[in-house]
Amino acid sequence: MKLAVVVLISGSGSNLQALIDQSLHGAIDVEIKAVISNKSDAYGLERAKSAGIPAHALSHKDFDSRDSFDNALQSLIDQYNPELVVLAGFMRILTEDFTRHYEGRMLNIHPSLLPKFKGLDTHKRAIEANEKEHGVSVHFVSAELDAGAVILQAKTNIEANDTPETLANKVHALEHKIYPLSVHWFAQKRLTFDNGKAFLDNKALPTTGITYHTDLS
Ligand SMILES: Nc1nc2c(c(=O)[nH]1)N[C@@H](CN(C=O)c1ccc(C(=O)N[C@@H](CCC(=O)O)C(=O)O)cc1)CN2
Ligand SMILES: NCC(=O)N[C@@H]1O[C@H](COP(=O)([O-])[O-])[C@@H](O)[C@H]1O
Repeated sequence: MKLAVVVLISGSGSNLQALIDQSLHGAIDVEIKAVISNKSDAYGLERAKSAGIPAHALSHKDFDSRDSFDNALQSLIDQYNPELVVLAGFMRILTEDFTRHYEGRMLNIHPSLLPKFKGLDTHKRAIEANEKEHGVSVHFVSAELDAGAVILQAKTNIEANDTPETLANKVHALEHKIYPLSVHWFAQKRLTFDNGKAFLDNKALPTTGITYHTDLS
């Protein structure tokens, strides 16, 4: 039985495309039931339509509060009755009530080696901080921003000639590997959540998750 997933986006949707491709090829046991974007011009909506997946634009600008937007978003998501909600470049901070509703069944991918560089503009900040390495983290979503239990991380070196754009490209390549893997582990019931902690095969994960290497199954 494939895991029913709803994916939230705000932009290009390359992570969404990685999930679509790997689910269509049977590499991950998921069925993407719907894609929802808070930006009506998100290219990821076109990716969903091309894959025959219901695509919805729900603009936060049409609501007078974060709570009212989140309530509408939750109602739309729950029409599809997902087992997992996947944030894939979704650029809105979610309310505590919303994150509690999906606690333990909502993932996010963040372009930094958490707990470093929470928030926005992570590639630029890592370069400006003269970091030698950077990367990406997949984590369960909690009310506190970018502070949920980390599942998987992948790293890349920052070279002297790297720009935020070149670094983003390197990180994207890592994202497209570790996000589908994380979702697949959840679909297999290998990845679980309990009382704020992440577990793989019933073993608690370290606070920075597992470092991704190609030999991970
Ligand atoms: N309660 C939570 N909400 C969200 C989380 C989370 O962990 N807890 N993860 C984020 C994703 N994210 C980083 O990975 C992130 C997204 C958006 C922002 C942000 O500052 N958004 C601004 C608007 C920015 C914009 O529109 O460009 C805002 O919401 O006011 C920070 C981090 C998803 N939500
Ligand atoms: N704070 C959240 C955040 O910055 N997420 C980042 O947005 C990009 C979305 O790319 P995509 O639309 O091509 O998947 C990804 O790099 C993801 O890590």
